[in-house]
Amino acid sequence: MQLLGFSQRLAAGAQAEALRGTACRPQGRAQVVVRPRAAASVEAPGRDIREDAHNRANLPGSDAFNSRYVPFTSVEAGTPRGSEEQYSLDEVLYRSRDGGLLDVSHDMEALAHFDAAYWKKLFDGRIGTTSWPFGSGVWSKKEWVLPEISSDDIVSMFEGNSNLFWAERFGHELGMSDLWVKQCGNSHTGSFKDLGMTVLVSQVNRLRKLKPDAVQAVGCASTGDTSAALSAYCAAAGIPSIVFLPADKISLAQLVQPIANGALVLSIDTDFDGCMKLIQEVTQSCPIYLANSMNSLRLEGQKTAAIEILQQFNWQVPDWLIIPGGNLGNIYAFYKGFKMCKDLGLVDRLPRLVCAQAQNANPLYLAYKSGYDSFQPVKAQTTFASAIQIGDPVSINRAVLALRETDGIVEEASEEELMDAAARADLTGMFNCPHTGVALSALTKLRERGVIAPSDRTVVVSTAHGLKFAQSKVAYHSKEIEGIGGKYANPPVQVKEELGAVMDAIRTKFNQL
Ligand SMILES: Cc1ncc(COP(=O)(O)O)c(C=O)c1O
Ligand SMILES: N[C@@H](CCOP(=O)(O)O)C(=O)O
Repeated sequence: MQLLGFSQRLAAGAQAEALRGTACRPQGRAQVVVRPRAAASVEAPGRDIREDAHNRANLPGSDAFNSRYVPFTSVEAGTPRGSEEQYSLDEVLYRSRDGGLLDVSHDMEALAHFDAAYWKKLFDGRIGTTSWPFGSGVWSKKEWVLPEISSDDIVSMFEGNSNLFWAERFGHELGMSDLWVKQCGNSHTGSFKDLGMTVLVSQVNRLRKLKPDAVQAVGCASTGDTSAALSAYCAAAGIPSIVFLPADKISLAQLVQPIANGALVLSIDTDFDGCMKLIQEVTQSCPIYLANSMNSLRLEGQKTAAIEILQQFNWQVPDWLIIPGGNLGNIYAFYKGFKMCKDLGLVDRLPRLVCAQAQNANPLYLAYKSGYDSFQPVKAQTTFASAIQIGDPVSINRAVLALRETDGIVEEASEEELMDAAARADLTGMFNCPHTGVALSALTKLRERGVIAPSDRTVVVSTAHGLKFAQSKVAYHSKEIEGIGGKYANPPVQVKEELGAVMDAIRTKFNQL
């Protein structure tokens, strides 16, 4: 085995994996998990998928890549691996010596031993399989995410692989031919947070085995989606979770998620920024692991959505990507995913990124307008886009880097604009959350101003499922919201149990009948 060269070891491992992936897949039924059998062998089809992964872990090539924490300032300087300050991912820490954020840095040299064709084939070949853990959209890119974790420690719900919706009718209304919506909300807990949480909770699972006293529970501050994902993944792994929620500022559907999953739910009389400060203090003073995107592990999972989009376009780069921003981790995660693909030669350019903020919580927009000269946190006001009601985003520097490097733009949307944009697009078959409404409103403005051209390939990132925000949609369609006309409202018509009344209602709507 020692005689094999680096490349050969990797290729041997990947080839063996590919063979087993084929054997494991039940004929004609995608996404069906193979049930455990008593005895597992490497060759036998139909064995337990975890055991299969365990066997594979001992094959050549499984130890070739590594990643570590570096200060984010070294990423800004373009020298992440040159930094003398580096930490193992098995350490519990969230900030560098200078108090700045950390970043997960990969051994790009080792990854570059394999050409673009190799990576494309490997990633594409794993889509939709039941091979543990590669059936997950996140773990199908394991070598680029968390290469050193054992597959045994991974906590996954086969997240990711979300659909890319061709917004044909909505695009047509905006005079566009190539508009797409990446449906990250079509996920286990109904938001993109699952992508990051599978990585973070998997690493916690590993840490708890390595250092039993280091992590007693995992905690986060949340506007409702991070808490839902954290509590679900922790419940799946049997790890205690604690969530800090701003009282009365999240939707009912979001609130019930951590309750159902058995988390300790603290409803705190403050806003998200207040919760974020508290959770940082708590996680510094006791063995509770921080699960917000300040923890750079989360972004390693979230970045796979960018790679997935490229796969979905057969490795062609869209011209624009529009994303709603709050704590601002996700825009950096997207940038990082695209950048890794470019650096490793899978694509030749980056898309232009647009960050869309609610006008009522727009600190990044204000900084953008000042040429990023200065950043001032704001007191976030109430917005229907409640998950991005954040005035002091933790990842401000990460977002600015992502936007600068991609010739990016920041837009904002008023409450009426975001609700109208969501409702208008819903009329073409979507079911948008208000945050996606913010991004759709930004798209509409940039299209109207001619910044986005008719044939530009544009992807709007839908970050949560609309069903999590049904209350605000009901209010919109009932025309109950003060100051919002409800231009696209479609309220139900009350009708008596009488054929004549029913026919009248139908004729009123379709007068040609
Ligand atoms: C539904 C939804 N959309 C968008 C965002 C913004 O993501 P980020 O905080 O990474 O900017 C969040 C969370 O903040 C969210 O929950
Ligand atoms: N929208 C988020 C806010 C916290 O963001 P995070 O990505 O830093 O955890 C939420 O749902 O809580």
